Amino acid sequence: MIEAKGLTKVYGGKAAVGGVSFTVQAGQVTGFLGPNGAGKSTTMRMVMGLDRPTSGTVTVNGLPYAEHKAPLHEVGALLDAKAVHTSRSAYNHLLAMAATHGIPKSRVNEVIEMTGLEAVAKKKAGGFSLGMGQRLGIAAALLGDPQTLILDEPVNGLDPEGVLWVRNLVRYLANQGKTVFLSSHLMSEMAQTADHLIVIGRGRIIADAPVQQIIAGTRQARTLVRTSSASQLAALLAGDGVKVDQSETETLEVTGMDSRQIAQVALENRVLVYELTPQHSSLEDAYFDLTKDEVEYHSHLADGPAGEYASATAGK
Ligand SMILES: Nc1ncnc2c1ncn2[C@@H]1O[C@H](COP(=O)(O)OP(=O)(O)OP(=O)(O)O)[C@@H](O)[C@H]1O
Repeated sequence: MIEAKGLTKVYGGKAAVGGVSFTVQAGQVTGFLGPNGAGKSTTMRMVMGLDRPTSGTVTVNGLPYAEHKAPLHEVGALLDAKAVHTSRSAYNHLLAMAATHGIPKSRVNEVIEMTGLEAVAKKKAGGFSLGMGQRLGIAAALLGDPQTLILDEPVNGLDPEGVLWVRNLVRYLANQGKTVFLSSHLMSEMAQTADHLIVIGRGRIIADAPVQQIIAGTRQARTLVRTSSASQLAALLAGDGVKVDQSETETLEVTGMDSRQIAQVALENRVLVYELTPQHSSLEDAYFDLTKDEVEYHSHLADGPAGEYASATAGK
């Protein structure tokens, strides 16, 4: 479990992380989502004791990172895949790490197998592709069989098979009761991988809830209605809290009323409806809604959600 209380990091008078409090629970995958510069990496670095908080506290499994006697067994992290690039072979890199932490050689072979690095384990890690580097970084994070795993953008640079592998791995670890905290700018990926989301914007937590709740809660449910009497039905439905848009001659988009209520009004007024389709908002929609005021680097090239998305994820 990771617990942050009032965690703050100020750089040059500006709060990169501004007093965030959250708990990352064991036994589930928690996604950490936010636009560029939102404070994800800074938060993760503070969890790992690599950045000292300006104020506030953060503990992993009950203690600050630095106070753990065997930290590799408590928490493993992939913070910067490039940091593991080395002139040593992947195998020797992991072996050296294991030796300095009292971890048996057999565990090195285990993590190499878990991360699919068998074929390249004896090659120099410095020559690895980004994807292979990510796998090696994850292997290093898993070395101490830690209770808590922190992965900063773990699918960055991975091919689709690699993305699926990360998804299955974190699911497997969470099912074993481990705490898994991973950041990603890929909202669609998070929707499929995470159980719970913490969304951060400009150093502040803007959502902390199960994925499904975030998707359901941010946008009001919309229903697509096809009817032979669109104008008549629109007039009947419109009212307090109900918005009706007529996109085509026989098509309405209704917000603020669910399908059953719409069907009821149509029935009572003998209006023929031949399609009623609830429109589910995606995590991406939810993310645009949540972060639209929190994006630090706005693009002025495009308006609307697509433009915000482009600026929110630029440079990833
Ligand atoms: N060492 C540093 N010195 C000064 N400012 C920093 C430093 N590290 C981060 N920042 C600033 O803190 C803010 C948060 O950065 P951080 O890297 O934590 O965000 P992030 O959410 O991980 O973004 P990204 O996805 O772009 O990596 C940014 O405004 C960044 O410029």
